[in-house]
Amino acid sequence: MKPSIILYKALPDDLLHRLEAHFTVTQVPNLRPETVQQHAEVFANAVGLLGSSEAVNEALLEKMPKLRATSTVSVGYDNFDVDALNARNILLMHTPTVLTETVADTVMALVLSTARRVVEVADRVKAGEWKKSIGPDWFGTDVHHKTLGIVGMGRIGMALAQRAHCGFGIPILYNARRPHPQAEERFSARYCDLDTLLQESDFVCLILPLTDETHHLFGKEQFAKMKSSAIFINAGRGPVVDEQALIVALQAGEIHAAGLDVFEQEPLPVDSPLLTLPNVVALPHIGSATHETRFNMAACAVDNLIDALQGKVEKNCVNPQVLRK
Ligand SMILES: NC(=O)C1=CN([C@@H]2O[C@H](COP(=O)(O)OP(=O)(O)OC[C@H]3O[C@@H](n4cnc5c(N)ncnc54)[C@H](OP(=O)(O)O)[C@@H]3O)[C@@H](O)[C@H]2O)C=CC1
Ligand SMILES: O=CC(=O)O
Repeated sequence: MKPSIILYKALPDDLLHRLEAHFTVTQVPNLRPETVQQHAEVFANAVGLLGSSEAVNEALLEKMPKLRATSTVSVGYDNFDVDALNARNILLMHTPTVLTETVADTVMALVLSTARRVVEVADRVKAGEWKKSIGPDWFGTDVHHKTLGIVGMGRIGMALAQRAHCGFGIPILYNARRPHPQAEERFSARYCDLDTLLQESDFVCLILPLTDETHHLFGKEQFAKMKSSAIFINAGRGPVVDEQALIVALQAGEIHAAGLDVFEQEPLPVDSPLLTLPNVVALPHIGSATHETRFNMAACAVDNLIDALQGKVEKNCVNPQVLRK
């Protein structure tokens, strides 16, 4: 009999068949307690779990005593209680690299659309307001040769630096936990502390994971240190930013505009003040959302789960140390 796994995300047929060649697959809509209760026996016997955007925590793991590997269709893994997985020797696989370039494209789109007010003026054209040659009230600000501060110089930060520096002649400042010599060699990027980055950047781009250290890393104090002409971009995770403080900074004109792909609560509530601000471009967490990249992520997650359950964790594993225990 094939080992049993649980799938909590729809997959293209060919990827589903790839899984079914190895496992008995049970598909569920989510990992909520009522779903787990409804499929209690399958959860109790599953050795693998694949999906995205659902909490995988101690309460769930208690219902899955045979679980050996989890595979998320994402690079971020803040939905997972990694300590609880480690304590139970359960592998966590994720999908770095396959989405890097696409997410960097999205961040660049946010930079361009906020600076040049693309969404706002396009809406004005659609509303029939373009009745004569436009004046300064429709103008934006330049992107090329402005200073870009990147907070989080990992895979996506590097791909953003490449676009900005090589494509737009933009000087790069960056902050991370440690300097990245490659960014300095390839893009003349300058490592600086967060305060210096905030004070000197025309664009401040966050591409950080959500961790205990990064939660609300950006709040009132950080926005106050930015230039009043600065544009703030967040494409990492919503809770890295105190959203209420961001709203106040935008309303008070402490910063010029914001481009946001992620929010403290997703989907963004329809009554969020962010949606009333013309200088905010709000996207529905589309960083990696192209047909090609979402397929490649799903394929990577499928292969990751197959590999992990065969004990192969040369790449894409968050906690390979559990195999050595
Ligand atoms: N909007 C979207 O759709 C998407 C969002 N994401 C988000 O982007 C994040 C980054 O992805 P990726 O670039 O692949 O990840 P990486 O792990 O390659 O990069 C993370 C970067 O964040 C830095 N970092 C982590 N903690 C801190 C901290 N406390 N202070 C300063 N810097 C810190 C790391 O520093 P160091 O280099 O020093 O270790 C590293 O440079 C993901 O975790 C995910 O949350 C990812 C994909 C799509
Ligand atoms: O937010 C998306 C991810 O892959 O992480």
